Amino acid sequence: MEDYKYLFKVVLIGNAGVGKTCLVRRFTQGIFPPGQGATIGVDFMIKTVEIDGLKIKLQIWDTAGQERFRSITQSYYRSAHALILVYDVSAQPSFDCLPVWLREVEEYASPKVLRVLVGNKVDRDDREIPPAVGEGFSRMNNMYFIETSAKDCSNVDKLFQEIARELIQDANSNDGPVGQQDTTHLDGAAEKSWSESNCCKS
Ligand SMILES: Nc1nc2c(ncn2[C@@H]2O[C@H](COP(=O)(O)OP(=O)(O)OP(=O)(O)O)[C@@H](O)[C@H]2O)c(=O)[nH]1
Repeated sequence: MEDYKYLFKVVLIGNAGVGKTCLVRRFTQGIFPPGQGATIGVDFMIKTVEIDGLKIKLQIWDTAGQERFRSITQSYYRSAHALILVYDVSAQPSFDCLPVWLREVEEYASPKVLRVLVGNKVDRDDREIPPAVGEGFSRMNNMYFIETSAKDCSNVDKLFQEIARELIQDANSNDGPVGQQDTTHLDGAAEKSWSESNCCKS
């Protein structure tokens, strides 16, 4: 039997092309994949991380951003322990769509799900969304916030490790069976940010 203390399900959502697949591949395989197509429906990958000596298995679901897959992808929200809502810091429309995504989260996810806002592609020099704007949105909506680059690796490990850390805390406070814990939305989440730069090790 595989040796791990917790299994958590993490689901990435957000507009097509914001870099969800690249974030997952960077984290799970340590690569920035060259020119691959849009995700069809959903895809998933597993990675085990170690937090304070505990082995945590993350089951990471990468969903298609395209509208036509929405009914398939929504069905994956319900059982998520954490939802990562990704936008592209160089694409204003991907930021403008965040309220629409949040309405879907309200409708289909557990009210206790850990919600994380990610501004991806910070390596680009044509940024349109300043960090403070992303942070402000996350605060208003009681989400964690971090900016990443799947390309140059910034904050990718940190994103998933912080999620694992929060979910462990939450599972411990709920005292549920391994892998089945409900996540509670943490008090004070709005004030928290993981955005200090910290490059992942590949
Ligand atoms: N500069 C830069 N480009 C990125 C980054 N992450 C992804 N990209 C590029 O953005 C494009 C889309 O990336 P994907 O990971 O396929 O985007 P997605 O959100 O999974 O898209 P869908 O599967 O259609 O929902 C690709 O051309 C990537 O090379 C990043 O951090 N920096």
